[in-house]
Amino acid sequence: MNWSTNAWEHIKPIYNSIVKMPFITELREGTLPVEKFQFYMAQDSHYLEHFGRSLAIIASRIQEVTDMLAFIKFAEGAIVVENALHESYFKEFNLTGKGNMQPACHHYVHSLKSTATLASVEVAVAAVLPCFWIYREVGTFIYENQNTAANPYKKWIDTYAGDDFDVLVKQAIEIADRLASKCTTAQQQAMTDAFCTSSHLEFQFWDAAYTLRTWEDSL
Ligand SMILES: Cc1ncc(CN)c(N)n1
Repeated sequence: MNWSTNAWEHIKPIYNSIVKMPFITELREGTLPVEKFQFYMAQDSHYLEHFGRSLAIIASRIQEVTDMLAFIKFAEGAIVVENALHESYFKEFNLTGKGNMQPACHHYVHSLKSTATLASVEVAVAAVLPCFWIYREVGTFIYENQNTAANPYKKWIDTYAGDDFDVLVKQAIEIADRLASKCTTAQQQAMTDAFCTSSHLEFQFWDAAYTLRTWEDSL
């Protein structure tokens, strides 16, 4: 079994919980309250900037030049393509600014940036993989289980269920598997641990948007 198949088996319970989250169910049905989507979009704008930075750090550290180019392209995709989606939603939902970064986003981006900087490069690649893979799976799950044609969140769904995103996801998985194939069992386990941590943080990110969780809530 290759590394990614095994890693996905590890996070299956997290993924199964994600697709049952109220945020995802209501996104699929088009009934998600706008204020929850606005919170998500604003936090995700912060997230994408730092996700892009993490990808650029990995690009500078990865050995193969072709992989470096792939990570540069991933970083550009996060900032240019995904953020454009956000900007169109910002206009549509009259969002004026992103506001402060809130706890779930803060936790996730700092986890990604410290892993990208301080962990081995294969662990760093594993840490960013859920950001690709879980989004493709969730996007595809929603796309295939839609019950309305007039969903205000259609652009989001189409982006992550689309062919362009799928190409990037396949490329990221292929790189992770190739790096893993040259690793010891202990190094592969460290990759799986990083993959699981980021998967948990994906869950937390959606949960925080649904509950509108801010720093002030814990005062
Ligand atoms: C939190 C999060 N994770 C992943 C993605 C998809 N790159 C995203 N837009 N936001």
